[in-house]
Amino acid sequence: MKQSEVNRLCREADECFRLQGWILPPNAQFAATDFGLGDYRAAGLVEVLLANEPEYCEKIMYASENMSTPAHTHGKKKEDIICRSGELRLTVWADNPRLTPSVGAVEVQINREMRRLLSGEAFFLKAGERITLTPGIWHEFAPSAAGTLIGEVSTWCDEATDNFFADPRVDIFHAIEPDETAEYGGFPSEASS
Ligand SMILES: O=C[C@@H](O)[C@@H](O)[C@H](O)CO
Repeated sequence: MKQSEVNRLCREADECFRLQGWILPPNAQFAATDFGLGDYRAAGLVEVLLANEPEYCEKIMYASENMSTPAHTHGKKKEDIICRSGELRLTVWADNPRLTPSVGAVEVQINREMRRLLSGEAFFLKAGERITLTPGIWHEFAPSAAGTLIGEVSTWCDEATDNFFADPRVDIFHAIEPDETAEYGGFPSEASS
């Protein structure tokens, strides 16, 4: 990902936070990634880590319409993914979608009610809605509307060892190509509290 793309995407995120009335703490640290796949409009994310303690973590994230966070799971992290504004398209799978066909169903809580979702079938969260993902549930998401902010409330987040992506090419810590002055940065190797 080029530094110019990091700067552009983080400025876009900052504008969305402003328009949606999401007030950030002083010195908020923006982190952008294209997941190392080279096309941030297809797969990309801006993350602002708000807290990361042994017991809990909170983030607010931005992606533009149809910009996806590719299919992945966590070994330890339990997380709520929350549509804070706009609309979010999600897909969940019981197993790695790259290795197994999308069969069967996944039991998840949506808005604190247990639901049975078909593996591989997209569904939508509207503003204010959330899904609770337990370790081992594979998931992918992307905004399906402009102005979408994505919240995350979870247990401790360790980006370096607890993200398992279906696509083995994914690298959220890819080096940023310095093509202009850095206004923002990439993903921290380990989210620190
Ligand atoms: O589901 C998405 C989350 O786990 C993110 O916090 C993670 O950083 C994706 O790379």
